[in-house]
Amino acid sequence: MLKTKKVMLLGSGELGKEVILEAARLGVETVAVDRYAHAPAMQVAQRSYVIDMLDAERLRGIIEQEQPDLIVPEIEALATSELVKLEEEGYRVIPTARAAKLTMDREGIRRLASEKLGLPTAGYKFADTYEQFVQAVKETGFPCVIKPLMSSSGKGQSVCREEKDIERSWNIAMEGGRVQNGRVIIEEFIRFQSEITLLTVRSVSGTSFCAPIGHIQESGDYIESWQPHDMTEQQIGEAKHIAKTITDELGGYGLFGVELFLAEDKVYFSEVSPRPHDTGLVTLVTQNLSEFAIHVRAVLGYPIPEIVLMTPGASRPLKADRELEHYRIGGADEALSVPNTQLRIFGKPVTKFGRRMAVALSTADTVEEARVRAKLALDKLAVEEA
Ligand SMILES: Nc1ncnc2c1ncn2[C@@H]1O[C@H](COP(=O)(O)OP(=O)(O)OP(=O)(O)O)[C@@H](O)[C@H]1O
Ligand SMILES: NCC(=O)N[C@@H]1O[C@H](COP(=O)([O-])[O-])[C@@H](O)[C@H]1O
Ligand SMILES: [Mg+2]
Repeated sequence: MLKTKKVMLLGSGELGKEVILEAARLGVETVAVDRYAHAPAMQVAQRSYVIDMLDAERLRGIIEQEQPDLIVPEIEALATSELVKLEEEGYRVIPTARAAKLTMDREGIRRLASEKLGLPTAGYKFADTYEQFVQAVKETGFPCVIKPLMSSSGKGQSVCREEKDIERSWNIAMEGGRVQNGRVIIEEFIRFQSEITLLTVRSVSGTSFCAPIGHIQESGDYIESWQPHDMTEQQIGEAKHIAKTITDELGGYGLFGVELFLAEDKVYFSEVSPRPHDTGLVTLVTQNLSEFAIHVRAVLGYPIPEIVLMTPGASRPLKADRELEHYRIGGADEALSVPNTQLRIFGKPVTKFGRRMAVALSTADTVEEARVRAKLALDKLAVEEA
């Protein structure tokens, strides 16, 4: 029988599904965990568990039962204080339990980046009550961006453009946060020219970077990404400096998605995921090693001598426009007739409004052409009632 490492993935969405597939390719034993049954990564893992991952006792329970060699967070909403304790007891958390804890809430990572490391960020304030919130919005000025402290993919996020939006923004944040503790961040609105994800990896081979990924977001969630993104030497230098500084501080082995805003005068740090990034799905078709393969290699302690961008590429996620218990993804045959195009259909058990269900991935000789192809493919796809 093969003696191998056991990886436990905490969060089992579309990103985790690719992580599990890469781990399986290297003969690793895989266990997937999430808050709901039949999650994408569970469909390809060897075993799975459905638990409330914010419940410290339940989380510890399955970790002690399974004794994984590596605990790999896939979402931010976890009982991260318990992960810190488990790490002290000898478990390995990727990249580190502190990184998982700091990036779980926007306050931890923002204060670290801005106040400790001196990285350029949008101005920000925090509020716990509606009164504090109104005051903070007025001090920040319009427009400003409101987000719950713990949320992702734009959930609970809104742009507050004028006085009459204030109450609406507060209500959106209260409904969209993963934990209802009421605290929100109020951010200065940055008028950036473009935004990128700089995938950064820390491994036994040191720190390396993927080619920058440009993306467009709508309501805080990504609707298109492409690689490479055109940047000046100066911007690349600033971006790498920010990415190296924040990932060195977080430490450990693994891939990080460093989100940056490119404005006329400078590059701003926005946030960082200590794990593969949704906009990085494009690397499934562009690089010699996808962001998922890189993450798995790094966390297993294997070398990553070279990351090569093989071709320009683009990605377009398919989002559901309504809630369905029984659905199918229509149009795959037509989408796949677009040249150099692939699909990933995630297999989520049900749809919800705005939920990402699949992604179209295209390559071409130029980024422009790849973006056209991915759009063509996406336009053929539809979430249909089954
Ligand atoms: N201060 C800001 N100024 C201008 N735009 C912003 C600002 N903050 C966020 N945005 C826009 O909203 C998007 C989502 O914000 P952010 O990354 O903080 O949310 P998120 O919910 O953590 O998303 P994800 O989990 O997908 O990374 C950003 O990529 C950017 O397009
Ligand atoms: N921006 C973070 C991100 O893209 N995370 C990805 O979305 C899943 C949750 O999707 P769901 O809300 O549809 O269950 C997560 O499990 C992860 O794969
Ligand atoms: Mg983000």
